[in-house]
Amino acid sequence: MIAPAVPFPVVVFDLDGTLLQSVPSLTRTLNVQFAEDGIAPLSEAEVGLMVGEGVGLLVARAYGARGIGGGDIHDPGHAARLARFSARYNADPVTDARVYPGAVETLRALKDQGIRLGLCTNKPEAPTLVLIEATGLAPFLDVVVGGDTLPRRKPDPLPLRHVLDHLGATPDQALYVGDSPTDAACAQAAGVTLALLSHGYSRVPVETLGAKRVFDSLPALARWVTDGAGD
Ligand SMILES: O=C(O)COP(=O)(O)O
Ligand SMILES: [Mg+2]
Repeated sequence: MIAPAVPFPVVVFDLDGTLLQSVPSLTRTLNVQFAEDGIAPLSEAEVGLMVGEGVGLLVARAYGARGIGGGDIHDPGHAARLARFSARYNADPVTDARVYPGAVETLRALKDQGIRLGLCTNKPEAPTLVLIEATGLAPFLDVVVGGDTLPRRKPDPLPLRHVLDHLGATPDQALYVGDSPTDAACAQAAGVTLALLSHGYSRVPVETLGAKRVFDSLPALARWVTDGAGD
């Protein structure tokens, strides 16, 4: 059932940079592999600019920043580098990963209004499921789609449309909450209203991405939605 009295009966969240501070764990995992390869480590600031379009591009860009593989997922050595990264990250995505302040309370506040919640991330499904359990987000999420759940990922509208279909919602009934140009393009292609968090990992200023609203914290977003999502 769709709750009729709230402006957005369905709210769908991105994960990395929106609900979850994942760059510390991604950076640590990359740098362990870089040390094995004799490559100088990357900073969290550098890795933050590489997140949001899936793990394949993250690994390609990370090596590309050190002159290996040209940032290209079609480079002959890429598949092996990605497999090593995924094996290590998927074995422990949780250490050093933290939710942003108020994340659990935000999901609870929206649920308490009868709003149904979804997750639409480009992070692969396996570590996503581990992370949402470990951080206490899982009980609030009615549907979860990862970057490898479906044949196409964001910015393609398919994963967001899949979430809405699963919840029985039309695009105009939903709000998508993200942090990056990938999220903005996905929401626009799906015809879904967009809100952005400025605390995440966008390569461009979030104010330029066409969101209905930009928030600096999850509690601010929650207040806006539960107060009626006015202008
Ligand atoms: O790029 C990723 O792997 C994850 O990014 P997202 O959760 O922001 O979609
Ligand atoms: Mg993100």
